[in-house]
Amino acid sequence: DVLTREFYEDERDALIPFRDSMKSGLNLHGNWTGPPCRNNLSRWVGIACTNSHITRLTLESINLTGTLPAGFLQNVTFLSKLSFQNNLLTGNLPSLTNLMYLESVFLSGNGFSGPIPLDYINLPKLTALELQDNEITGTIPSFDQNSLTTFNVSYNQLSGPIPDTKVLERFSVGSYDHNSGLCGRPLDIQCPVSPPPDPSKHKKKALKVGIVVLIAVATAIIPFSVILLLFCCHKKNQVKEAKKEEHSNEGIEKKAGWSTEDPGRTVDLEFFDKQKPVFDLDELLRASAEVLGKGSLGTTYKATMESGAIVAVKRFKEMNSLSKKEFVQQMQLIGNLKHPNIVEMTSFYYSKDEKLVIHEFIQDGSLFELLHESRGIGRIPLNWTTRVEMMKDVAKGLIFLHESLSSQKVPHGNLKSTNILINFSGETAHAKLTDFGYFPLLASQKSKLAIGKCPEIMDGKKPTHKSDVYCFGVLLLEVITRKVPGDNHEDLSDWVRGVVNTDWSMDIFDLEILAEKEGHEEMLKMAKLALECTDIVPERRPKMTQILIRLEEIYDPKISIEVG
Ligand SMILES: Nc1ncnc2c1ncn2[C@@H]1O[C@H](COP(=O)(O)OP(=O)(O)OP(=O)(O)O)[C@@H](O)[C@H]1O
Repeated sequence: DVLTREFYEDERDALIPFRDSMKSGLNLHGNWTGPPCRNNLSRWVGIACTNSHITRLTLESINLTGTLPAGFLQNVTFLSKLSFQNNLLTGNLPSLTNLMYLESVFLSGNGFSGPIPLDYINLPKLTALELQDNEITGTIPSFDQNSLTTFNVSYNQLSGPIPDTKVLERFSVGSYDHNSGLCGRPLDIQCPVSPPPDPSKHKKKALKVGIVVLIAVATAIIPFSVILLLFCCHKKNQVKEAKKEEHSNEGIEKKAGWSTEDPGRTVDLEFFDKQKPVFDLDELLRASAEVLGKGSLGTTYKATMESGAIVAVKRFKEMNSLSKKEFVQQMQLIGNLKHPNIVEMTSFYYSKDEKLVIHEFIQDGSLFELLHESRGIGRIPLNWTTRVEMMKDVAKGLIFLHESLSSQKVPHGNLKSTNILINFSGETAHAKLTDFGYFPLLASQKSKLAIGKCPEIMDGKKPTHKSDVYCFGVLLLEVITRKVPGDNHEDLSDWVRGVVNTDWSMDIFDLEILAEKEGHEEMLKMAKLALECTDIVPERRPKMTQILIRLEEIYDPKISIEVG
């Protein structure tokens, strides 16, 4: 009817300037076509609908780059969740006026600058606001929505007193620390006794405080390490530069500059294979670094050393309260796991402010990149055989983690396509798992970082073998449909179930594999297996060993060759 049509058109039209002005790892332009919502299902990636209205917009960790078009959300009236976390967005934070149903706003891990818009304090239903790890300046507005239970503005450049509203008092130091000039409770920084009335004087005072802090910091550390000083002053800039460099694809080389606060170099990298350390900490510090991507746990860099050796360095964020013992124990457990389908951890580094993990560098990128990026000319098509073989490798890696004694039966806990890395030798692709076993580190310091997205984990439970199986099912779906799972993995499996229940057809499969003459029967079997893995009841999901047998039954290259 006319009314519904108008609503949907308003919402769609509001998002078109956004679609057309942003760059990302996803092909938004190709995907966001037609109506965004139909029968409560969304055909647009990153969008969820209720009653034919857009209610969630979630585009996380997809290298979304650009400045948000002004007022682009104004007509998305029924929005309840907005998440652009862990992207490369710059410019001002979006205006959120009129969004009366908005509950969660996750914009952390970008390069947003400018102040927090005042309209945020008028969002009547706001329960979660996460703005940490940006370049936001100005003061914190006086939030007083009682509904607010999650709030984080740490790692920005905010200044001035933290307003002492009942609501903002609820949050601890972690919500506010690592800002250039914030003061007041709960931070351990007292505000000047009477705030100066004249804004220009205020500026001078802030400057003075800044200079004092700078001198104090500089005097304390100059004798120790020039690298640390550079790191303190330029950390943000480096990340920003690296982000820019990554996306302009020019001049990506720069010094790594990880901080090591060990003046006498008494601590060095811990190597697993002590027989053949190929570089030392000094060499790693001198390496040039290129950002490979930002994840929920930190940023990963490709580091090229003067010797020409290349490694992948993962630099953890928000782990400052983690003790050396906990970190070292877990790294030793993970790092000693060796298997052809596991990315090898070569060494790690711990200091109070810096935690690094160094892995072998896997040159052909992640499964995510192979499936969803470098589309068009230059995209390597992934044929059916390659896809099944890669999933068998993933299953073998998981079986090793779940079953072998040496692994002490570690659940992966963070299984997704960016954590599956691929090496091609000729036509054959080998898949390896990475980024597993970090959950205990997060749990021990009650980190709010969420990894793993199966339903139990989203409910706050620990990852298990069964939650890995769920994620494996989502991966199977991703591989056969070449669609990106949404913010909530259920979205994709619900969607596939929807297709199965109504008009079971080949529609769901990626055209690239459908175009192959053989294998359609196998694709259907694979979809069925994926549905079993994503069963909502964990006990009903198959074990990884059974899954591998099923995959081998579904596709045996020798038999296929004979038949073909
Ligand atoms: N050893 C490696 N060799 C090559 N590329 C890697 C390596 N490790 C990670 N990457 C790539 O670096 C990028 C960022 O990885 P990172 O682990 O920081 O984030 P993520 O996997 O997106 O999220 P999460 O932190 O939740 O695991 C990913 O695209 C990943 O494929």
